[in-house]
Amino acid sequence: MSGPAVVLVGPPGAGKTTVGALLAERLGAAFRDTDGDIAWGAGRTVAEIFADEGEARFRAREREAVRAAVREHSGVLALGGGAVLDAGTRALLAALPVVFLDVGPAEAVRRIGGDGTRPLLTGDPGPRWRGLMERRRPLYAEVARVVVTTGGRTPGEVAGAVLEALGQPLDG
Ligand SMILES: Nc1ncnc2c1ncn2[C@@H]1O[C@H](COP(=O)(O)OP(=O)(O)O)[C@@H](O)[C@H]1O
Ligand SMILES: O=C(O)C1=C[C@@H](OP(=O)(O)O)[C@@H](O)[C@H](O)C1
Ligand SMILES: [Mg+2]
Repeated sequence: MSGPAVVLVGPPGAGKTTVGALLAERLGAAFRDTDGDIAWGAGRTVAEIFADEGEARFRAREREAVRAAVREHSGVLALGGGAVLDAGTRALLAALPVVFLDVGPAEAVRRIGGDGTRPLLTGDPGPRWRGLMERRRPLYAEVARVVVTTGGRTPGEVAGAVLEALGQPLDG
């Protein structure tokens, strides 16, 4: 198997899960999301895994989930926002058609602000989101072939932009 047709990376609220499902529908391909795989495998939500086992164990589960999905899945794959923190995962992504879905802090927080499902963004999501993004932006840029901005675009428009952008080289 040659790996996923598209891999979506980016911060929480970029729309990886939402746009990934839409993209898969448009391509007539299957959709897989590593957060969904991890929750299914553990029989618990991502928030419960963070609470019960801590972030380090979640990251270990995530590392394995990415490896399994890259090995097994040929459709559209959405990763969790922190998957790129792992150097081995970044190396694995180097050979794949990875798209960085970008979003600004105000819009990301508007999208996910009231959503309690992301344990790293509970409390005051704005500063927390900006802190995550400051560390991760270079990592998203490192693994991605193309960057697609999502601000002011509907999920359907973003899916269209991803398909268009995949035909073009990453230039920044
Ligand atoms: N382009 C968009 N415009 C407006 N809202 C969006 C867009 N993409 C996603 N959303 C909404 O933002 C929230 C987070 O989307 P999600 O797909 O879970 O992001 P991610 O998986 O990147 O964290 C959801 O409520 C989703 O409906
Ligand atoms: O950014 C992160 O570290 C995380 C992002 C979440 O996925 P989304 O990016 O799909 O929200 C999920 O994996 C977990 O809450 C940790
Ligand atoms: Mg998601």
